[in-house]
Amino acid sequence: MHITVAGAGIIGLSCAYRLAGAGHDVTVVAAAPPGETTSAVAGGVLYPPVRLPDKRIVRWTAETLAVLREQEAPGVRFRRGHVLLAPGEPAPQWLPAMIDPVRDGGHLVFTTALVDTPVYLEWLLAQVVSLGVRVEHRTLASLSGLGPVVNATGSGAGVLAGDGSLVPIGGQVVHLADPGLTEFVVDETGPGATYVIPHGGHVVCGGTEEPGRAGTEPNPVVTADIVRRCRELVPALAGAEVLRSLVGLRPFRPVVRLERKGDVVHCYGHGGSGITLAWGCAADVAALVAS
Ligand SMILES: Cc1cc2nc3c(=O)[nH]c(=O)nc-3n(C[C@H](O)[C@H](O)[C@H](O)COP(=O)(O)OP(=O)(O)OC[C@H]3O[C@@H](n4cnc5c(N)ncnc54)[C@H](O)[C@@H]3O)c2cc1C
Repeated sequence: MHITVAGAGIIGLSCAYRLAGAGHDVTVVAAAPPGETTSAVAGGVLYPPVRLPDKRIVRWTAETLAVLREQEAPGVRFRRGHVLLAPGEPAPQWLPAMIDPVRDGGHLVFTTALVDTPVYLEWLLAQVVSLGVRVEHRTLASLSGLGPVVNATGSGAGVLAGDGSLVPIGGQVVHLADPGLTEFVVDETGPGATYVIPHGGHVVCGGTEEPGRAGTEPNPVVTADIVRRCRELVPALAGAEVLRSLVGLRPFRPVVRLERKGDVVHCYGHGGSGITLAWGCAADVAALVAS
């Protein structure tokens, strides 16, 4: 069957890979190439929100971890790290899906994948192309007239699917030179998380949550605040050079939309967890296309 996959972020590319692997003739159509998507801005630590909006998330997360372990792809490293929880916060339902998880008072300690997303997306694009997938760069005004299509357009899906429940939530990160950190740290005790995700050459530091943000121009005041918070959290970053600041728009929805409506399989609304959920969702998309 010929299928169009709309979107070339982590969700579109993982769906294209699964569909091409299942023998379909796939064309990816995307306004922005993988390196210019929200997916390329992500911190890239693999775990879902501490409070789960949706039970499917545990299965999707476990599937993504299993796929990444098997792929041994460039840009993916498995590292131990800490998540600091607010006092009284119960252990999240997904904790057993992590590798060697321990709850130590207010800390969760576990091993998971850290994905340097620009590197991984470039590798994944090459894999997809080697499976015969064609990639076209253009903006779709509508999903109709394309035949079978997977809607993996992230923040663009609100307009294409007429879905007012999809809200972009802006997030800024700052890349610092990596002084040789071996662990990730995420402080979830406040209203917005502060995180330090080392990828070898650089550390992704964050973050912010800005509902309704449209532009992706970094704010220097926010950059300074992120650097301050992250140096407080991880003092080894004190002298680390600030390399760049980036902003992405998380495609937030109360729950992920993964369903088939006629010719369209919708797969969007992954919010701040698209890297974590991608391979689990791609498996469900492939099953829906086959059904
Ligand atoms: C600061 C920040 C930190 C994050 N950290 C993490 C993390 O640590 N772990 C994690 O799991 N997740 C994280 N995320 C969330 C993650 O980045 C997103 O959930 C994920 O990138 C969504 O992927 P996507 O493929 O749906 O969307 P995108 O990556 O935005 O890709 C959408 C694609 O659709 C295309 N498109 C849109 N509209 C159209 C149209 N009309 N026509 C054609 N093409 C179109 C775009 O051009 C693009 O190719 C973070 C996000 C941000 C912003």
